[in-house]
Amino acid sequence: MASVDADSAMVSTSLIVLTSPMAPAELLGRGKHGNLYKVICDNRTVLAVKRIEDWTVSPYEFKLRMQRLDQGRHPNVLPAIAFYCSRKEKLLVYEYLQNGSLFRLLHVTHMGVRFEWGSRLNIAATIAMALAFMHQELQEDGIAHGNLKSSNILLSKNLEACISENGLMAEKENQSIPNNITGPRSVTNVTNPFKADIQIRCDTSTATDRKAGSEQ
Ligand SMILES: Nc1ncnc2c1ncn2[C@@H]1O[C@H](COP(=O)(O)OP(=O)(O)OP(=O)(O)O)[C@@H](O)[C@H]1O
Repeated sequence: MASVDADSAMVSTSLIVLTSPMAPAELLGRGKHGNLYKVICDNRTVLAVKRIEDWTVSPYEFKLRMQRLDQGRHPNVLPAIAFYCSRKEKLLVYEYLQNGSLFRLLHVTHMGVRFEWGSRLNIAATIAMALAFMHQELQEDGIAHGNLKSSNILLSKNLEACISENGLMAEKENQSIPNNITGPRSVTNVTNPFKADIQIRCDTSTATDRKAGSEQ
């Protein structure tokens, strides 16, 4: 993973391009950890760049965490390609995956094409295995995903499910899950960050989905 560390003046050309005001950027969303932009570099490389907000971790700790995350790779976990870190700014760069997310599959109709239950179960099994692997790899560091939800499960070029934004939640946030989480089946007062990953909001159980399931 390439890094640009403002303090030690390590420089990566691609990130200079990326952070320059000349690179066209489209706002994709305002998420829990900051804004996500689609950035096109050199008219061909398409990237997703997270501009992290409100994470008071030091640049040194941030860099350590990114390096640690980079060591525990799994084919169904989207790795960061690069990161930039200074006292004022933290950026994370991912490949832009153009096939959308599990959220879209579940909630946006695709010209009447149904999202079959077999495919849903395949995705659930893939994500469970990837998550179990990541938990094992990063257990000693206490790094969990911490924000697993259907918009953070993307579809790769081969339409394989891929967990994105792994490990972006600060430990403090990880350790206590508020009681007011929306959606069914949330576990409250979680003290273990790894348990927090398992309390995925079950947005697969919408009324429409239940109806579709009962038809099979
Ligand atoms: N690497 C990526 N490639 C393509 N689309 C992405 C990528 N990462 C995220 N997205 C999509 O971009 C949109 C905005 O993402 P963002 O992370 O800002 O929102 P979020 O997932 O709702 O919030 P958060 O994860 O910060 O709580 C979502 O629809 C998400 O599925």
